[in-house]
Amino acid sequence: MLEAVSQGYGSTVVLDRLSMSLRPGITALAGPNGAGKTTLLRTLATIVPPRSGSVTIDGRAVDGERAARTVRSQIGYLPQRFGFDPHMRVVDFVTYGAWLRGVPARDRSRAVSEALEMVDLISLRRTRMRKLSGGMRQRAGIAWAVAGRPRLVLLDEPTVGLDPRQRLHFRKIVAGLNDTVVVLSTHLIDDIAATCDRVIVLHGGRVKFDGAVADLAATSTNDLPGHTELERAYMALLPTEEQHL
Ligand SMILES: Nc1ncnc2c1ncn2[C@@H]1O[C@H](COP(=O)(O)OP(=O)(O)OP(=O)(O)O)[C@@H](O)[C@H]1O
Repeated sequence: MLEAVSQGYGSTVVLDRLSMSLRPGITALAGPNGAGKTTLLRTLATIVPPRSGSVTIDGRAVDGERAARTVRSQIGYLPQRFGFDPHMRVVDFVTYGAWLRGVPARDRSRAVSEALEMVDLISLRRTRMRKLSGGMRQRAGIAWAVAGRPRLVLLDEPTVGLDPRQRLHFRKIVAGLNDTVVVLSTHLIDDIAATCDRVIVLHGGRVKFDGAVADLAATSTNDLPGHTELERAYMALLPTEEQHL
């Protein structure tokens, strides 16, 4: 949960007194380039403390580094461009994620196998990361983020660079996480329509829309560009000069 959270860099305000409460299910975080999606995810991941306002994760106020360290065991954050040792085997990469979140040693191997099964990489568990295709790497990243089943999963533009088949596969994986609080940032309106229950549209540091995907689609009018109701409704939320996806 965020309450009146502000965030920025130098004199630039990126998030302006933002409040939101997240629930289990898949929430899309949409908005034009520079809207602050990554900044919001990094704030939720407790990587950067807010300039003002409060962040509560899993019922605990994140009011300092000590509290942040405790709640991080319940957060799986996959940055847009995540790093890995190319020589690492897939299983070791995912085990590393579980270890970072403090999954106890006795549970780690089961947690890693579960995560690899979820993303369909169990047969490639011994393969080196550098040998994986882009889509497979992205799936390994998701396994890294969900191993040990953290309560909050944050995925930053997870479908960028994936081909249509890989995107369909991704949607199937994410659908399996609907008992977890999942926030995924995306520019792709059809990914939102196919995967998410809820959509939060950010623009100018503020929340422009927060509600059910179907409710956003229902606000669409025919006088704006877009191929679907949802695209047109999304466009209507952005000032004219910023109507790009
Ligand atoms: N480390 C930083 N230092 C200074 N400014 C930054 C930094 N990171 C982001 N910004 C600025 O903050 C604003 C929000 O950036 P952010 O990456 O959160 O947006 P975004 O919605 O994720 O964008 P995109 O869709 O392009 O990934 C942008 O104007 C960006 O230039």
